[in-house]
Amino acid sequence: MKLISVQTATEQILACQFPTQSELLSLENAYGKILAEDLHADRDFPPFDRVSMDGIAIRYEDFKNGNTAFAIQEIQAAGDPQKTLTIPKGCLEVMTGAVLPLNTDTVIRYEDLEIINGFAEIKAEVTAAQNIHFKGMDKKAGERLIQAGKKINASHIAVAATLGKQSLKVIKAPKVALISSGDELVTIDKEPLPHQIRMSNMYAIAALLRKQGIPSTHIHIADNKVQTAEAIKKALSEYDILILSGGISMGKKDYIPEALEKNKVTKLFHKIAQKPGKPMWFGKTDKNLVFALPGNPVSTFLCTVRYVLPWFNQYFGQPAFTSQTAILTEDIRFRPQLTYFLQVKISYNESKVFATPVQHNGSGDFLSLSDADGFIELPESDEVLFPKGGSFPIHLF
Ligand SMILES: Nc1nc2c(c(=O)[nH]1)N[C@H]1C(S)=C(S)[C@@H](COP(=O)(O)OP(=O)(O)OC[C@H]3O[C@@H](n4cnc5c(N)ncnc54)[C@H](O)[C@@H]3O)O[C@H]1N2
Ligand code: MOO
Ligand SMILES: [Mg+2]
Repeated sequence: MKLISVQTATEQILACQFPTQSELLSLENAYGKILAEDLHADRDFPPFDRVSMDGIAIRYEDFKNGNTAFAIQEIQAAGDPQKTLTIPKGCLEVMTGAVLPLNTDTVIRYEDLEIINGFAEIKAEVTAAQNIHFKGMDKKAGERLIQAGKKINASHIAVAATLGKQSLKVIKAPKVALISSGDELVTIDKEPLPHQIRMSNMYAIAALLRKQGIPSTHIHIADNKVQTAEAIKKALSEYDILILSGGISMGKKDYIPEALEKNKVTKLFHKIAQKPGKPMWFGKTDKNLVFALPGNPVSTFLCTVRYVLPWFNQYFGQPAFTSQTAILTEDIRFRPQLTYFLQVKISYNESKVFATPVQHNGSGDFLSLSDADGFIELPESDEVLFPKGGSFPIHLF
């Protein structure tokens, strides 16, 4: 059977559009999500002429006319309603964050004056209108402050807070089921028997998804044909996206592809010209997408990074891939006609990114993955040698 290329597999996955939904989340929970509404200024920013230094506020005209000692009328503190300067050649002591008093137009810092017997004596040069953050100077009421589609970071949270938004409309993640299969797998709270291992793939996928703010639920299926078909039927009805790991190759108990097709999941492809992860299966129904990833832990991991996360990026309105590349630090020889996902460690030198291959024992050796920062993508070609110094796309974990 002809394997499809990494490029074609990517195109087929990204062509599967999914209607986006939104939800309201409290401000605290909106961090890291994608904003689904524009945020507008509810008032001018700043909302009043704001004193920006602790000191005194005067009428500049008085200073220009030669007055250097200003009688202190009272204090205008931050949080006080606006006061009015009434005494001639007088001033108010003003604090950072206070409203500029009426009849004043210039603020002089305490460092530039001396207070003697109720008079502020000015000791420095003064420029008209200094040390005032004028009303509406940053943004006018009604102006758009943040556009829908932004990934909400800490500074966006601060803006939302100042607008009085206690909740934000964000793009809602689809419901995701992570489905493991295999009678050799035990839960991580168990002591495995000699022929068993603890399940780890779902933890890896869940963590990769969590980085994008996507929650997921774990379901385990035993290696049983009937139970596999039933569990998949249930998952298809309860979840939008199914991410399966294992049971898709040629083993006598690899029941997943058959169970998917029995449940009317249309296969878009099975097997990609890549290493690792060759047996990957992908399909859809009217309302589901199904990523069935090869069970070998490195394959599951790299296929999640290379195919599943880009689909979610696109769903959230973000670029599917970054355009990052890295420079190989060693010659790599590789059998042609397959794209090779090579685990690497990253280093930086003079603003260049270098990728050094991480030694490993194939796609069952996921312990070596913890030494890697990502993988580079050596394209399918007739070449056997990828020489040191070549630049390749990199996918960081
Ligand atoms: N005759 C052939 N055999 C295999 C081929 C092939 O082309 N012809 N492909 C190999 C490749 S490549 C891969 S990758 C695997 C894919 O196998 P499956 O998707 O069927 O996965 P399983 O058989 O269920 O498991 C494979 C391996 O991974 C371990 N595993 C599975 N799930 C988990 C989990 N949740 N946590 C930790 N480890 C897991 C499982 O124990 C197996 O060791 O097939 C090759 N064989
Ligand atoms: O795809 Mo398999 O991952 O080469 O072991
Ligand atoms: Mg198998």
